[in-house]
Amino acid sequence: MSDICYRPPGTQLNILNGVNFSLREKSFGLIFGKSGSGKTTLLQLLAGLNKPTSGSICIQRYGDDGQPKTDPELLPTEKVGIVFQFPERFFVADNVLDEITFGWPRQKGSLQLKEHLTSNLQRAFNWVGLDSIPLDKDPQLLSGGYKRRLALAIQLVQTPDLLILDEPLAGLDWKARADVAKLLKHLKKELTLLVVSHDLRELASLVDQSWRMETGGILIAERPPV
Ligand SMILES: Nc1ncnc2c1ncn2[C@@H]1O[C@H](COP(=O)(O)OP(=O)(O)OP(=O)(O)O)[C@@H](O)[C@H]1O
Repeated sequence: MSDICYRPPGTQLNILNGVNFSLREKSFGLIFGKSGSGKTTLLQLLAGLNKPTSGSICIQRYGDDGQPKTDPELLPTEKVGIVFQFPERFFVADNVLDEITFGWPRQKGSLQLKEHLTSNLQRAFNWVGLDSIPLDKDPQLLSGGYKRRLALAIQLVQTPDLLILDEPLAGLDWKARADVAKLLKHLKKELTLLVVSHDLRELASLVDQSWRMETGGILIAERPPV
């Protein structure tokens, strides 16, 4: 991400002012900082939900020898998943299967895509440890930790290269927080994670790279203060 500036349409002030950072593949990146400093705004740009006013967000692939394989390309937003704060508030279905397959192709012609998604579904459930949950269970009846697992599975089924999480532990009890942190440690082996969080205690041991965001949208590389 280089020299990203963002000013919401119709406003005069930049929320982000020249943000620069790069996150390595299959690592765990943490962004922390004061409320209102622009963390969520940054995540929304990475997920393609808003466009930067200037600057670019690119992906650079490296070979096993550590040398760049290709020129940097613009980050394909279909390879980015995002789990917002309190994702369970946005659940719409009355059973786990419908929740996870919401928006999937329903027509006969899309059978191949359906099969592809179904095998991804098995894998995603396996990764997040949802295998033991009946698919007809009402998502609202799951425990707090299992609701977060479901929210993760909904994104993982789309096989993102980058998974962004906004405050993944917020509102959970200590046991669920520890469970979700353990799960993120496991997921880090499979894909790149970028997390915004104030919960530095549980997550600090997972962090490979971290940045503090200052008001005015400047990122400074810094270890989490725990
Ligand atoms: N569309 C918008 N128009 C005007 N101001 C906005 C808009 N979106 C966000 N802001 C402002 O930009 C600043 C950064 O907001 P943002 O939500 O990104 O901060 P944050 O660091 O994620 O905060 P928190 O930790 O409380 O979630 C805030 O002052 C917010 O009020």
